[in-house]
Amino acid sequence: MFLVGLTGGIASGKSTVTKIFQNELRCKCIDADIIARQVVEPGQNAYRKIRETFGDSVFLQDGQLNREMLGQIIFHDEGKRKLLNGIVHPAVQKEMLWQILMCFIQGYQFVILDIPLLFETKKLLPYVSYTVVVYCQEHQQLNRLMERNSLSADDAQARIRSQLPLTEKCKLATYVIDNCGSIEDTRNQVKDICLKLEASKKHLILRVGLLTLFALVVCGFSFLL
Ligand SMILES: Nc1ncnc2c1ncn2[C@@H]1O[C@H](COP(=O)(O)OP(=O)(O)OP(=O)(O)O)[C@@H](O)[C@H]1O
Repeated sequence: MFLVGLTGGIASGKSTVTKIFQNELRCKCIDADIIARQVVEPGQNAYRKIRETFGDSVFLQDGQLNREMLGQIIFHDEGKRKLLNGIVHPAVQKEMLWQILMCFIQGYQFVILDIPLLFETKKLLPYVSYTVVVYCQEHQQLNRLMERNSLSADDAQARIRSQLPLTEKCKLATYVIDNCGSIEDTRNQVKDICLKLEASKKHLILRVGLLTLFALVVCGFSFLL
């Protein structure tokens, strides 16, 4: 099995692309955002640490995390953003590794990891064989973000600027999906990339490596007996 890192900028279209990979092309996808929401549910370790670090004011009366308020705090304060990332990222990575292991056991050829900050944190970069960046122009990103999250231009800009510029991410990518046009345009690009991934033989490297290791262990045992 090999891993594919899918990334982009905020509201550049990662979820839209992931849905095409997952629902239409039946590829296995793991979404870091969904895991990030699960690890801050009441009762989880990260939830407790956020309450200890940021206080009760970032929680709603029903005990759920007040994402809007926390978002306002961290997108304007780099120190606090780092604090929050230091709590949430390790929990997300642990859960992600567990899900990847399950996919490996189930025999998938490849798994797509939707990781918004793949190039910023670099933690999972050494483990992905290919990277896919979902790109759109900055004015489209701004408009889509303002519309989807009902944000002012200033707030949307602050969120976009907190990430590495999309043009920089494109330079680092194996494949770039240009999401400036219609969803149909994007769908066709996703299909092309899916065919390329299916044609890749990278999954064989790990399989051959594991088989060799297994053969060596068996030979070693027979030698000892
Ligand atoms: N090609 C497109 N044309 C028009 N609207 C689009 C297109 N692609 C995505 N959108 C819209 O832009 C918004 C952002 O898209 P999406 O949620 O897929 O981005 P994202 O990168 O996953 O966002 P986030 O970083 O916040 O998770 C959504 O409202 C989506 O419907």
